[in-house]
Parts: sequence; C-alpha cells; structure tokens
Amino acid sequence: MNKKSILVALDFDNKDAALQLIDKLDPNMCRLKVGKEMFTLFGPEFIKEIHQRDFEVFLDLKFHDIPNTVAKAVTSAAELGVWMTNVHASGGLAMMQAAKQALEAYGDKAPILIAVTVLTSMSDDDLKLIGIDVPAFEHVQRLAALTKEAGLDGVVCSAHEAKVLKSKLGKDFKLCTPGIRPVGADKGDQHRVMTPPQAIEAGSDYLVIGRPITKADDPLAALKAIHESLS
Ligand SMILES: O=C(O)c1cc(=O)[nH]c(=O)n1[C@@H]1O[C@H](COP(=O)(O)O)[C@@H](O)[C@H]1O
Repeated sequence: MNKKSILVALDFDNKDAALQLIDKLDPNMCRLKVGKEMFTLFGPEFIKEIHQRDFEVFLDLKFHDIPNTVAKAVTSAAELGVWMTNVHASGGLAMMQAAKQALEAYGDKAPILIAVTVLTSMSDDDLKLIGIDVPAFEHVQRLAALTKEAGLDGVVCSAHEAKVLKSKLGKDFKLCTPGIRPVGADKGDQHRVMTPPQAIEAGSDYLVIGRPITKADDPLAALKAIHESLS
C-alpha cells in the first residue's frame, strides 16, 4: 500500500492549530483532507499554505447542487490544484456527468473526482427517516454503480461495503473509506467503522482518518503506528 493512501482529516476551527499539526506530519506519509469547516473559515488561502508545505489535498466539500453549479464548483477546485475532490452521488447522474465533463479540460492535471454514497454516520434507521427503505449496504451499491456510470473515478463509502464494490465495479474504481478506527480508538459519532488493516484487506484504496491522528498526543507516532499495522 502506498504510504500516501492515508488521508488525514483536518477538522479544526483554528488555522494555527491545524498548521501546528501539519508541521508535525510528513507529506511522504499521508495526504490531507480539508473539509467544510476549515474551507469555510479559511478558504483557498489555507489550501495554498498546505500546498507550500508539499502536502497533497483532498478538498472534501461534498458538492450537491444542480449540474451547472456543481460543474463550476469542481472547476474551481481544479483551479486550486487539489489532488482529489468530491460530490454527493445522490445529486444524480446528470450532476455527476457535468462535474466529470467540466474536469476534462484539465487533462492529467484534473483532480481525482469521487462521489459520496451513504455517509458513514448514517445507520439503516437514519436512512428510513429520509425515505430510503433499503439497508445502507444496498443503497451504497446502487449509488456506486451510478457513480461509475457517470464516469467518476470512485466513491466514498464505508469499508464495510469495500469488498462487494471492488468485486462488482472493478479494481480501478477507487474506494475512499472514512470511519476508520485503530483497535481501541473511540468510535465517536461514526457508526460503520473498521480498523486500518481490515479496511485495506476489504479493498479500500484510501483511508480517511481524523481524530485518531489529529487528537493523539503524538500525531506522527499515531500515523506511523497505523502504517506499521499495515506493513
Ligand atoms: O467524505 C468524507 O470524508 C466522509 C464521508 C463519510 O461518509 N463519513 C465521514 O466521516 N467523512 C469524513 O471523514 C472524516 C472522519 O473523521 P474521524 O471520524 O475523526 O476519523 C471527517 O472529516 C468526515 O467529514
């Protein structure tokens, strides 16, 4: 497994605290995920500061809007030079196709484009409450197949779905899995979790890991321990 397949989720409300953490990490051992909280607070400037430190960025803004708006949003992400970005698969086929098409102009400089299937914080009961009467496991497969049909590079899913998605959608279809918890780590608000070795064994390509690294007393040691558990 490529060491940079670990994507450290930066969920901070304070830029200095985030930069202090980043300066403890190694760009050869991980990539960084910037989500809605930090991007809303600190904007594109923050992405540039991360790039100056040689880290690649997964811009996790989970776009979900009409096709034209999402196409413009992923274009803006490409202009920022991020390594990967994402949309919600439930935004539909036309929306995902528009996003993919908008990135064609960037050739091999285009960010990897993936789609969120069912959030790892959602249980089957949560899905029922929004009118989806099939289990998460089934709904994820439906949305992942739609994502592939739209020509995207992969999906965000829980590692519990990785095995079936790899076998149905092929090895080149990337699986990015949050909800990763090393043995003994607190689950927090995540429902569908797996350990790093279990997730890789199941077929995950990228592991999104936040609090088990960012809240550790020694984040680099926590990152290294995860790498060791995978070697
Ligand atoms: O797209 C994501 O990254 C994502 C999708 C999902 O289904 N579940 C999920 O937890 N995430 C993100 O993954 C990160 C997980 O962080 P921790 O729970 O602290 O490891 C957070 O930044 C979430 O926003």
